[in-house]
Amino acid sequence: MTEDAALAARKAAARAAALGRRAAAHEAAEGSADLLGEVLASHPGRAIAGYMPIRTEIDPLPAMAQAAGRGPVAVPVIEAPARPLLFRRWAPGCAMVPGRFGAMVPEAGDWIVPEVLIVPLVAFDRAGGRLGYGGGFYDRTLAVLRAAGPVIAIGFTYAAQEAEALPQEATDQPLDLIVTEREVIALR
Ligand SMILES: Nc1nc2c(c(=O)[nH]1)N(C=O)[C@@H](CNc1ccc(C(=O)N[C@@H](CCC(=O)O)C(=O)O)cc1)CN2
Ligand SMILES: Nc1ncnc2c1ncn2[C@@H]1O[C@H](COP(=O)(O)OP(=O)(O)OP(=O)(O)O)[C@@H](O)[C@H]1O
Repeated sequence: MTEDAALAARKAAARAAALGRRAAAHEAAEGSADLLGEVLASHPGRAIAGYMPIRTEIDPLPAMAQAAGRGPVAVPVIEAPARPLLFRRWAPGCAMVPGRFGAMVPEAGDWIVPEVLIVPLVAFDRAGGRLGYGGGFYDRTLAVLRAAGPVIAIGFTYAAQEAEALPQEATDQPLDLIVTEREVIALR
């Protein structure tokens, strides 16, 4: 097996294990966006990217709704595979349509360049390492945004999704902050 294939296999194994723990936490309704709401309130007026939860992801919508009362909030839109995400303005109750890969996207609205991103994930570690669904969308998006200016990437996750030390590659973009239903973990 090549080194790349070995790394991909280790990522796949870490993903599968974390998805099992995430499903259990979701099933037990362990989620709360209270701490996320507090963190977002400390960045008033900044353009925020949230996400529309899919499958067993922890639900950030209560914190996004609060933030939408203070400033712009947007959600990701996939333009094409292997391309950075775009972000379209979102507000509670706005018209949504199904996007690629299952998440809902706003039917209309302005395109926003976010400064604070709530990043969905499958697994995280305490060094800021992150695994998503494997599309590389957030890695590409954070690379572009960070090259243009300061951004804060907040991983929002059930505490149960923590992993020991995730396999990472050069293109993996680290998280600045991790927020769970239990704690805020500052990284950089
Ligand atoms: N709520 C939410 N919205 C999001 C993301 C996310 O992770 N969560 N994304 C974050 O990027 C983008 C969607 N990306 C996704 C990429 C792949 C799969 C997916 O189902 N992948 C398959 C495997 C695909 C393959 O390898 O052929 C799978 O997991 O079974 C889902 C979402 C944009 N919006
Ligand atoms: N900036 C980039 N430029 C080119 N390829 C990239 C970049 N970022 C990630 N990739 C590639 O995308 C693929 C998927 O990356 P990875 O497995 O890290 O996705 P992920 O972080 O789990 O997914 P997502 O960010 O969509 O939630 C990998 O082959 C990776 O090398």
